[in-house]
Amino acid sequence: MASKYGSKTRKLANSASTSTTTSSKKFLKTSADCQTSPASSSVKSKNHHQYFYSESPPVETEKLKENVTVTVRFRPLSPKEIRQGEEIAWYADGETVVRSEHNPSIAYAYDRVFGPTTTTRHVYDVAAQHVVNGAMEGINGTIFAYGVTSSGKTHTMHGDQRSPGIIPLAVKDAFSIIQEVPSIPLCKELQYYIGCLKVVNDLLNPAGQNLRIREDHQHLIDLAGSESSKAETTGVRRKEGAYINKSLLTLGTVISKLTEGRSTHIPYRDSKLTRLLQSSLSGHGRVSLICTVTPASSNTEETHNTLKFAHRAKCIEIQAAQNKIIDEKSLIKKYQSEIRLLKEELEQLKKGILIVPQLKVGGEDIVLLKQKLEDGQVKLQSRLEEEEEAKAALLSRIQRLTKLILVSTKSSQSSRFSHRPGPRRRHSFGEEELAYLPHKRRDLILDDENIDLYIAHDGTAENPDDISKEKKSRKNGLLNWLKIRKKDGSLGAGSDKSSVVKSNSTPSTPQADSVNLNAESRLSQSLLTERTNSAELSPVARHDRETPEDFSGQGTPLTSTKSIDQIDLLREQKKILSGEVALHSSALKRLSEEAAKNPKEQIHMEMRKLREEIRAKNEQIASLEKQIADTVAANYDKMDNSEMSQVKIADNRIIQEQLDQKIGEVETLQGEINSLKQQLSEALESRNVNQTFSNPQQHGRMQSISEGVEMKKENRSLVNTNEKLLLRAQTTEIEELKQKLAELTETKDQLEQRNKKLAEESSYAKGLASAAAVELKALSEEVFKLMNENEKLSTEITALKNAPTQRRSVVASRNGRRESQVKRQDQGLSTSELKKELVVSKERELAYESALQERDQREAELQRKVEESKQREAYLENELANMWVLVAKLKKSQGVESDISDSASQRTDNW
Ligand SMILES: Nc1ncnc2c1ncn2[C@@H]1O[C@H](COP(=O)(O)OP(=O)(O)OP(=O)(O)O)[C@@H](O)[C@H]1O
Repeated sequence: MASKYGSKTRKLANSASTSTTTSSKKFLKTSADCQTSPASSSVKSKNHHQYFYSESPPVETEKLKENVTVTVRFRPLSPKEIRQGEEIAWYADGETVVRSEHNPSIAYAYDRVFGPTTTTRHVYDVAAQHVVNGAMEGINGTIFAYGVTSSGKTHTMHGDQRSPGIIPLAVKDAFSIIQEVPSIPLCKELQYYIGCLKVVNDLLNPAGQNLRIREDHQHLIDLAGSESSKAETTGVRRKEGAYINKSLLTLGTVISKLTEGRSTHIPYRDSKLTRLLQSSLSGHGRVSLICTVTPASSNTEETHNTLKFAHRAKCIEIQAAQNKIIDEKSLIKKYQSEIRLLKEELEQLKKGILIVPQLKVGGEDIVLLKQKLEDGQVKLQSRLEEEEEAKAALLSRIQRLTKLILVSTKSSQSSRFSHRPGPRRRHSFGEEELAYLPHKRRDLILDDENIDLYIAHDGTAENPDDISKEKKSRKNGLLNWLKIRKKDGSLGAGSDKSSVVKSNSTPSTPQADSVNLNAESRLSQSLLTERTNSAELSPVARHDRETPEDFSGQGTPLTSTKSIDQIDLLREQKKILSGEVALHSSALKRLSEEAAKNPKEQIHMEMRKLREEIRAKNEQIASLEKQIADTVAANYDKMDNSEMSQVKIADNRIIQEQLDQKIGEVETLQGEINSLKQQLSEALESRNVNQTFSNPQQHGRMQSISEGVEMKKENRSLVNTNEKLLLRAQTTEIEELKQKLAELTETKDQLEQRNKKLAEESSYAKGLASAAAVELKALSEEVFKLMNENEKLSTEITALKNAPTQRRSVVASRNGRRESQVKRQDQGLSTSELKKELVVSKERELAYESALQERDQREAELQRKVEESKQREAYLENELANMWVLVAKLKKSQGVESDISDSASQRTDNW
């Protein structure tokens, strides 16, 4: 069957020490031939067979390496092929070469070529036994058969009772080795899979259908058969063939890349087959490839492809290594000792002394020790520096943020503090705003604030009392500052009046601390409020209204500093908003995945809400961008050249960053779009999409996809991140749809098959029922005849039974006559005449008795026949009843009641 691949693998491990192969000798030299052309290899093989069977011992380094064992097995021409006049196109030329009949210059050499008369046992001995033996020594092994359909894969791997295949032979061998050496602790596992239509099934476990392939070094396996694309293959078979050929194409690519030796990327993941074979082809186990071929001329091309494939595979180098058993206990021990060692090392590092265990303190050892110590110190030092750098970076960022906020709010503060004599104070982050920072860093920042932020406006430091008072008010942090600002600038939303009052009257009250928001969200909320306020008034207008003192002086350094800070602040706000958009987008993606699985209205509502929020935030981002641009434009003429260049440099840096980020995103998106396109076209090809989408559930999904697409369009120009996430969600949807389609197709096929089977059973049952009816009729006729005969016989028997009475009466009358005769004798008849008469009558009597016995026997025989007929009749009736039960079942399952009742009535009529 075209759909079938055969496959087989085993995974065995033991705890023996590492060693390598025994069978590599004969392949070592062959691998040198790998890069030669087929024709040249043929010449070599023909003239120098020893080339392939070099007896010279391999050099030590080569001992570790071996090649995939590649053998070719010919099957004989089948009787049908002979009848069709097929000719031999390829033949085994000796033990290692396959040659073309039509073009003798084309030939390929392999480790071994088996002719059509070779037994599977022999194939096993040459091509498989070393893999099995290796497995018993702990070396992973894979044996796989490869060939076009009907080339003999199943015959080779499975075989039958008369000629068992490689699988039963391998299992038998493995178990006999285990029995012989029961003390060896072996972990054994045999896996046997079949790959069909991209689906991998476990042939040793009926429950293991449609297996998913997981990455695992202990690897899975598949076997493959290349499929012919001849015109007669249609429908599912053609598709199946296409899958197989795609897999084989990938396998071919993988193999040629492996043998090239230059490629860094091997495309194992391009097909299931290669993913399954990955660990075998690239791993450290033995691999034996048995290519099955047919000599028939009708398959010349396919056979040629198989031969080329096998020839390439011969060049793959593998490096077999033994596995070690690690049971749970030894694993725990191993980890425990590792942990102990690590702890010790840590202790030593803490002490600053690295003592190398088991090191005798000699001259050289002391140098080594010193060296290690120095290395350790350098490492520690560099780690410390890294830490310091990270701390400094964080600190400067926080300071900058603080500065930005402070400078940008000077206008409001100035109006608030203008009536107040004495030094002005900057606001800073409060404890709560810093709660999300690591403890130590928070301390550092606060200390820093103590030094930097409490500076009098005129440059003198504040007195300690003022500082302690101010510390209290600092607890309120940014949140209170914003509340105050709302009131002062009359810019806050009316809905927050209560907090405005609270904040204004008691800026450092505990109520403000008890606001149940986490510091981070408060921070962003504060900044957002600021952004909203900024959005309501242009920076220029705000500048006019809020900064009469500091910002009115055109061209003063403070003015330009404020402008730069203002822009930076806007950018920080934009960043925060972008982060939130990203968060929302990821939540949206999660929800859309959930909706795909479980399309609830609530989820859709949440999704809509999220989309709304994202849209709003994107609008805010756009407005911020506009503000930034406006601010920059409005302040350009206020700045001197150096300040302008500062701004430009900063702008350029940010633009460059954004550009880089966008390029990366665009590249990722491009890749995803390409893969999506491919998946979509595959899905459309393989299934009628309309049919599937008519399903309400799937329609819902498609709706969610289209909604997703809508949103993506809206946001694309603003945030590319959204697009990426939506594309991912869409990919997931499409994947799921494809899976669903595949399932539906499978179910449909199964149902069709079941229907067909039921129809066949139904017609068979009908046939059986009518045959039984005919037989029953014949039997009843026979029974009727027998009963008639029986009756006749009974009459005869009765008649016969009555006969002795007559005889006796006859005898009696004769006796009477005899008595009268005796009397007459007495009167003159002779004695001899009387004797004669007596003998004759005795003879007659005997004849009658024997006739009587015969009749008795015949009667008994007839009675036995009647019994038998009755039994047969009962049996047939029983059979008929079963038949009716079966017909009734079929009728129920198929709804062919009318047919069956018609035929039943016909039968009844016949009877
Ligand atoms: N070496 C052989 N000797 C005798 N008969 C063989 C040999 N190899 C294969 N055959 C016969 O050829 C036919 C096809 O073989 P088989 O079913 O093993 O092919 P296959 O490659 O497994 O095909 P498919 O891929 O369709 O499953 C079977 O009837 C099998 O008995």
